[in-house]
Amino acid sequence: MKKYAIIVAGGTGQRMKSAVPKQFLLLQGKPILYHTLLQFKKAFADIELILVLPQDQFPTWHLLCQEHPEILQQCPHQLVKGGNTRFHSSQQGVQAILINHHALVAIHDGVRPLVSVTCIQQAFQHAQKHGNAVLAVSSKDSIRQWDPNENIYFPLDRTQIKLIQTPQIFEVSLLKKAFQQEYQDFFTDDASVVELLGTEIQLVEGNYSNIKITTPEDMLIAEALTQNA
Ligand SMILES: Nc1ccn([C@@H]2O[C@H](COP(=O)(O)OP(=O)(O)OP(=O)(O)O)[C@@H](O)[C@H]2O)c(=O)n1
Ligand SMILES: C[C@](O)(CO)[C@H](O)COP(=O)(O)O
Repeated sequence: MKKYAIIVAGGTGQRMKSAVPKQFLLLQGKPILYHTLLQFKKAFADIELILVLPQDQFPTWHLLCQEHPEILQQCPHQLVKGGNTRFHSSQQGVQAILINHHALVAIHDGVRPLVSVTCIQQAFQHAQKHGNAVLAVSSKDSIRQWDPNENIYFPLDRTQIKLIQTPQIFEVSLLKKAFQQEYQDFFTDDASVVELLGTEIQLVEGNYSNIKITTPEDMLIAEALTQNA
């Protein structure tokens, strides 16, 4: 079946507080986005890649592609302008796919460069069989939830909690329908958008190394995890 990966990198990285947008920071000497795109190409040589970036970052990306020719050599991709929220960036990516049936689409955070090739392949297999696949891992920490009435944090059973990652993989026709819905504040990922249509979300095992580069220490962890890789 035809496969697409939409790599959403349309954010401004407020929590990273870096001078350079975090998706362009160098990991092992190459832009984070190169690592992310490459994992999908390694998983499936014939996958079509769509990269979503803020329009004002296009010139920087073009420069990086000149400085690192391996980006376009190994990961040719379509560039699409992002939106004000992650939902609107995913929506732009989905709209860039012109066919309407028989294709699986992975939506993945540009700033999760360490997703494993095996996880990507297994998630696509699961989505092909069961309609969708969303990566998730169990929490290694204890968890508490705020109760505003009692003004306390009460403990939750962590065996009933999953931490959600990307990629999140769906049939293209389902995604197109889902992203025609109006934006809701609770759309924190693509699964929450598709779920509002009444689709049951399928969780598959993610990997703990598949961190989202969000705050400065995540870069140190990512460098450590990719050393000698
Ligand atoms: N308008 C947006 C907002 C986010 N994203 C993407 O969604 C992914 C996960 O978001 P996050 O880590 O929150 O990135 P930022 O929004 O850039 O970071 P922050 O919330 O710290 O500003 C990132 O790859 C980010 O670029 C996007 O494509 N478009
Ligand atoms: C999509 C996501 O990475 C799944 O964990 C996450 O929800 C993105 O959240 P953020 O608020 O954009 O960091």
